[in-house]
Amino acid sequence: MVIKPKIRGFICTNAHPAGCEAHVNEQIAYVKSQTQAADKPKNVLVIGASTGYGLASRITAAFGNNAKTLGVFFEKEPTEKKTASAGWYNTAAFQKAADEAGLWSKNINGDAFSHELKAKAINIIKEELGKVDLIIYSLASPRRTDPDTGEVYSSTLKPIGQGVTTKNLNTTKRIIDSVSVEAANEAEIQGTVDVMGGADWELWIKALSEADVLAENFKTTAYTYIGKKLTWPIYGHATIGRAKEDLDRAAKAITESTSSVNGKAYVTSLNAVVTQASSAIPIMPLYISAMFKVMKSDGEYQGCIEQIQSLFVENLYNDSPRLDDEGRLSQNYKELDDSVQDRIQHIWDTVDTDTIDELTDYAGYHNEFLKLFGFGIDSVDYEADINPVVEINNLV
Ligand SMILES: NC(=O)c1ccc[n+]([C@@H]2O[C@H](COP(=O)([O-])OP(=O)(O)OC[C@H]3O[C@@H](n4cnc5c(N)ncnc54)[C@H](O)[C@@H]3O)[C@@H](O)[C@H]2O)c1
Repeated sequence: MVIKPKIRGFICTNAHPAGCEAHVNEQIAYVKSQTQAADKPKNVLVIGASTGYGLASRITAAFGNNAKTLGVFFEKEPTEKKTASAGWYNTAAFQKAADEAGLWSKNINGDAFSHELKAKAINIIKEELGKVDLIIYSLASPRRTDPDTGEVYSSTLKPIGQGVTTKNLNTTKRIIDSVSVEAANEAEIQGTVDVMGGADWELWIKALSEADVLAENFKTTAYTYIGKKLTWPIYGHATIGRAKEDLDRAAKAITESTSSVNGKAYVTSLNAVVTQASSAIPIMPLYISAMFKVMKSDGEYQGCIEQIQSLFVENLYNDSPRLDDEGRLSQNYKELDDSVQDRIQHIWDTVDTDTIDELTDYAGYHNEFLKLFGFGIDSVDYEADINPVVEINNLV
């Protein structure tokens, strides 16, 4: 089949296997070209390993540090008529490259929030790895089924307190308009905390601890976005921000509960990047397009793989990690610099539909968006007939 992007609103409903493979190989090549820390992870569990920051973490652990990686994700398989989701093809490509490099790697596709999937992962760790010394928690999901009660929690992207009307880059119409989002009610706030907060991260660590598969001095990190004034109304001070505060609580609780093996849990604050998760957040296309313009012109912008490569070297495996005021590992300090934020604010205040391309890097945003699904990559022939059915080796 010839595969062209099918974009519906902020999502692309198909993916290109060869494009996803090229995107993964690009990230592998980047990591291999970098200098790594002397201290390295050996056996790594990546929860949310197929796209975005989780995939970048898995690539960094495996191809930068020669670690064995067990990847957990929730992706759609291909059929003869329908492509798989991008994360499926990404994982197939990751595994192919790992096989070629002789790196141990296994994959589990299913609901990471369930007890069953945790038990499956633990069995593999026990049988084949012994213990894990790094656990990356990088899930982004709109829903979570409570594994004990069966209750389904939903997360929302809404402000807290009062509704917000804000400037917006409408990616469907390619215009600047405004978007209004009503304030969340208490149930919606709690639902978002239940999905995107620290509860499931704690359940994972508890299950791993009870199975005695946490190595002495293991580390674990979950990812957050700490923005400033521009993104506060719909992120930092909104439902998702409340959920992220719960990660800070969970990190402390995990560190305390695993003190017998000297475990250490961190929240890491990362750059705003184009991923399937962030493109669903109303203000992000405009914020990221303006931020790209500023940070790329300074030569300072880092995407997923650059952020995670630096996280390993500068923070996770460094004797003097860079911590923010709340004790989080800080990777997006350049984006948060006041002078950078002021320049983004200026673009935000002045841009209109006619000046989108002049004042922002929306073209760059859109290219990154297409790339998430394996489109818009120079080396790929998008006119070629390609089989959508690709298997993931070592899928257990
Ligand atoms: N994108 C950003 O700008 C940004 C910035 C800072 C922090 N973060 C944080 O990084 C983390 C990862 O976000 P991302 O943007 O890389 O997201 P993403 O959408 O690219 O990746 C989400 C991952 O979670 C997996 N997943 C979702 N539901 C699952 C389930 N039920 N079971 C198993 N796997 C499941 C997906 O398969 C995928 O591997 C999130 O905590 C997010 O808040 C993102």
